[in-house]
Amino acid sequence: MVNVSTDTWVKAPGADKSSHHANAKIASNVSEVLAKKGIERPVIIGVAADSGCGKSTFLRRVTGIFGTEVSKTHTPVGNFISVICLDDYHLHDRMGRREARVTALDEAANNFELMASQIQALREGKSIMKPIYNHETGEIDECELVEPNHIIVIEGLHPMYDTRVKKSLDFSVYLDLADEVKIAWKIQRDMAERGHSLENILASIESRKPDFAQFVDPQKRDCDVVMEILPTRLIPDDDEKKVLRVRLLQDENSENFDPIFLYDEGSTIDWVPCGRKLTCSYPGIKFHYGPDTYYDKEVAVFEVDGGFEKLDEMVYVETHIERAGTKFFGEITQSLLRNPTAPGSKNGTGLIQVIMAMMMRSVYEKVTGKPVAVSGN
Ligand SMILES: Nc1ncnc2c1ncn2[C@@H]1O[C@H](COP(=O)(O)OP(=O)(O)OP(=O)(O)O)[C@@H](O)[C@H]1O
Ligand SMILES: O=C(CO)[C@H](O)[C@H](O)COP(=O)(O)O
Repeated sequence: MVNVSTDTWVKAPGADKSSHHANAKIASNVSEVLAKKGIERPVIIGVAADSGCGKSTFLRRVTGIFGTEVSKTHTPVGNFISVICLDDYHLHDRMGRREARVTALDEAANNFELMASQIQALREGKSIMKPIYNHETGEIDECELVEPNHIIVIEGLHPMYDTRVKKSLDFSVYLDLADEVKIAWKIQRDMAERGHSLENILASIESRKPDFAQFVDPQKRDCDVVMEILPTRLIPDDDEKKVLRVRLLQDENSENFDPIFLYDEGSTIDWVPCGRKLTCSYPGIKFHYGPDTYYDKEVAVFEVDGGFEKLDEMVYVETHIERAGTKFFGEITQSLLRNPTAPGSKNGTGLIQVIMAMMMRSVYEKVTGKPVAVSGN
């Protein structure tokens, strides 16, 4: 990335925590980018999940919906949205973690002070020089320049773990996969694309479980929305884990967004639209909407079990989804039709991902008071 900024720099708080992070900096002035791009203040969104749970896939859909050409740099930057991976704040390189006998999920393996100071700086409109964790080499590379943007997503294992970082967030999302689905997706990716053996994949999932339970999973209790991805209930004893039941749990008392609903807000609705208006083949598709509690919180649940046969017919379902923040009739369907082969496009994962992207847009509009122009690629 070319440094075109005229920022002056100070060492970032937390940079002394690791020799790898010694060059991490924060600009002492507000970036010129703000005025150039007309940014009111960056809106910060956290997306948390374990490794291999579909964060990158989801965020590719989100950046597409914001219609922005995204750079192929380590930190993807579009004209409207940038996506920071919090793995960049790992304290140790891969070898160092092995020596210290910690997993990347452990609090002790991450530089939360640096993360908090840099995310807060971006929120204030300042540029940062941020470390890079290189997943190919397992090493920590030279810092890169990250400038403020309209929306900055921070994704990874811990966006809501540290209270200082959490306070910087305007909207928080947790992707919660049932173990069976997590294993199926991991196997598909790590065997097919990364050449790992089945044994190694299962051993890695098993060895991460205690730290996952202690440091990552609890974040879901206090998020604006949680997307649960579970095995279907439409097929008894389904082994393949290809048909999914996807639940969107929406905090009823969240400050920056209003939950979507099906037909009638506050009612409990089970809906099987298969028939004249929606083509279905086995096992079909079933929707549910209604109130529930989630860790003592009131939530509105929107659930999709099964898949769509013909994506363009989704528009019929869309007409019954209320308060999704769409800009025109059929926007959700059109967005899915733009990427028909992306993972999840024909089931609840894709549909709910698009809904969450629209929520992000609504949060941005609410926080800044500025409408986002309709676009998308
Ligand atoms: N909705 C979906 N339906 C089916 N498969 C999916 C879906 N989303 C993601 N996957 C698959 O799961 C695997 C992991 O997805 P992805 O790389 O997006 O996860 P990640 O959380 O970004 O992982 P990491 O943190 O390890 O980089 C990929 O093989 C992807 O194709
Ligand atoms: O949980 C993870 C989040 O992506 C990774 O395992 C962690 O970042 C370490 O990466 P690597 O295995 O490439 O050293």
